[in-house]
Amino acid sequence: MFDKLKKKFSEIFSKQNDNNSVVENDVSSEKQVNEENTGKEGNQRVIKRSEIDNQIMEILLESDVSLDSADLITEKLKERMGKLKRRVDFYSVEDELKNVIKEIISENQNRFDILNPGKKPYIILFLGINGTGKTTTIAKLAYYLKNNGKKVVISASDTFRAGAIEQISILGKNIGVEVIKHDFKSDPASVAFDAIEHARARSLDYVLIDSAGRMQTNKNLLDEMKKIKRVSKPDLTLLVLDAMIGQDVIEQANTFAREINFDGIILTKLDTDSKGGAVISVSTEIKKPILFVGTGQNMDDIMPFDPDWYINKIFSS
Ligand SMILES: Nc1nc2c(ncn2[C@@H]2O[C@H](COP(=O)(O)OP(=O)(O)OP(=O)(O)O)[C@@H](O)[C@H]2O)c(=O)[nH]1
Repeated sequence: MFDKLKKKFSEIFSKQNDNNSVVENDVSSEKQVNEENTGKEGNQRVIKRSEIDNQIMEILLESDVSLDSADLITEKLKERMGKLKRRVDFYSVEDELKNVIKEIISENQNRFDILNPGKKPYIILFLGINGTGKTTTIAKLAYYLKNNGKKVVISASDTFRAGAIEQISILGKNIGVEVIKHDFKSDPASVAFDAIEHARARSLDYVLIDSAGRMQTNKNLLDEMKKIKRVSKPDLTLLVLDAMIGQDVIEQANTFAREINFDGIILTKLDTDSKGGAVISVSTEIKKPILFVGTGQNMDDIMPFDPDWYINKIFSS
């Protein structure tokens, strides 16, 4: 997970830290510290700050961080570094970079606790184009809620794709969560309505509503989603995005946002995301909280998104 980003950051920081190099603002070229009579022992290498900035920018762009996000990171880093001494070690640059990335990925996170939403049944609608892992994610989240002592029902409202009802039914059976379903091609909003009634009658805690999401440009399906939303009046609408598609998640999310409002994001398949930048691009460009991340194909491969966890994954020290 995020191996490439981690490796590249480590190439800048670990190596230089081992070499005992220092970073200096406003030097025009590399030179020896002892030439400047700093009193330090040995031949420390002095490296220009701008050189490091360029390397960081390059790494971010190669790692699927969008240009705007990469600009934001380097600008904020400049600001922070400007407040430090003129000459600092690499650990300081690494620390400031960690702080900057943490700050920007935390900016849209909120303190919402999905386990204590304050309403029953709490209705969550899931959106996302096919293949992002939406159906699997719904089952994973149902499993997560169930393991936390919550009573859950799933609405099989993807009635468009042949096999979707069966897929969610099998997953529901495997995790011991009931799935409310109608026939293939039936009205998805009416399935959601029934699932909500079912939850109310049994005093269940959550209704998780699947939806058909073939293409974000398919008008019929968008109208269908809007209808599910109108009828089910969800307390939370989550867009499921696949981290593997890198920066394209931004366009996908923006296209959805233009049609249908959503409150937060679940980013799936982080385990297959070697580049690692999707988290940063999503956080800075979509401006919605990332509530959960998917980290594998098993039912327990889901976790609430934690910025510190991400920072620890992309930096080796
Ligand atoms: N590696 C990995 N695979 C995942 C993750 N989440 C989902 N998948 C896989 O992604 C594939 C697609 O998942 P689905 O849940 O069928 O996707 P969907 O978005 O519901 O797609 P449709 O049902 O076709 O609309 C499946 O093989 C899942 O096992 C994840 O976090 N990591």
